[in-house]
Amino acid sequence: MNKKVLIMVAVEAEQTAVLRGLRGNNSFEVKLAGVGPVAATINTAKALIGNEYSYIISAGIAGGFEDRAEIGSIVVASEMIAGDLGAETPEGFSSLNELGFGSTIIKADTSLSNRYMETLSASAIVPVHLGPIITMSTVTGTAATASRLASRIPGVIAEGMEGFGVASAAQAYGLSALEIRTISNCVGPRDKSAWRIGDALLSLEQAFTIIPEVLL
Ligand SMILES: O=C(O)c1cccc(C(=O)CC[C@H]2O[C@@H](n3cnc4c(=O)[nH]cnc43)[C@H](O)[C@@H]2O)c1
Repeated sequence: MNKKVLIMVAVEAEQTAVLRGLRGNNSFEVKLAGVGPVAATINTAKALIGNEYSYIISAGIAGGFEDRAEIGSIVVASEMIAGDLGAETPEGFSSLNELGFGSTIIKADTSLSNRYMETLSASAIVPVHLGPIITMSTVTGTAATASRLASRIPGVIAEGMEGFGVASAAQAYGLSALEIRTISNCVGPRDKSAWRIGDALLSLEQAFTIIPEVLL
């Protein structure tokens, strides 16, 4: 029997959107990770105990970096990066990597993300972007932080709060991880009135209609 694919989302609204996209395909399980990297790591690790999965996907909505990922678009991680794990120094931010205490970067399975990108681009449903996605414990709320992150992390396209946590648990179990998100807001000044959560959830549903074709 083929193993199932585990999809971890933060909240129920994202779970509903992903399940709609999967249209009852029972080769997938969509579980709640909770919000933030710690909850995501714990809940993914719990979901893995006693179960065997072929792949793990971190899915949900995200903030898009200006001119890199527009509202409603789909973003696919080439790398899942812990964006704020490190130390502030007089010379600027030093990541855990640079400090020599471990890695803050987990590479996505490139053959899978490339296959997903090709299938999605061919179906031309919604604009799609491939690049590093950062995981933050604190949602960025100023233009200054957004601009610092964009220059510190080359090519970063989007910011979420769970991807690195889900990927860390997957890595601990020797499994490949992917991160697929849709953009609800622009990373920058906090303005909840500009959030387009409904649009992002509709795109999330569409993002998962082609997943069975790519993974099964
Ligand atoms: O109250 C706020 O200002 C606020 C700002 C951004 C996000 C929140 C949330 O509670 C949602 C967190 C939830 O959604 C994902 N997400 C969506 N946009 C972003 C973002 O710009 N930066 C980081 N995470 C974002 C995240 O993965 C969480 O699951 C509240």
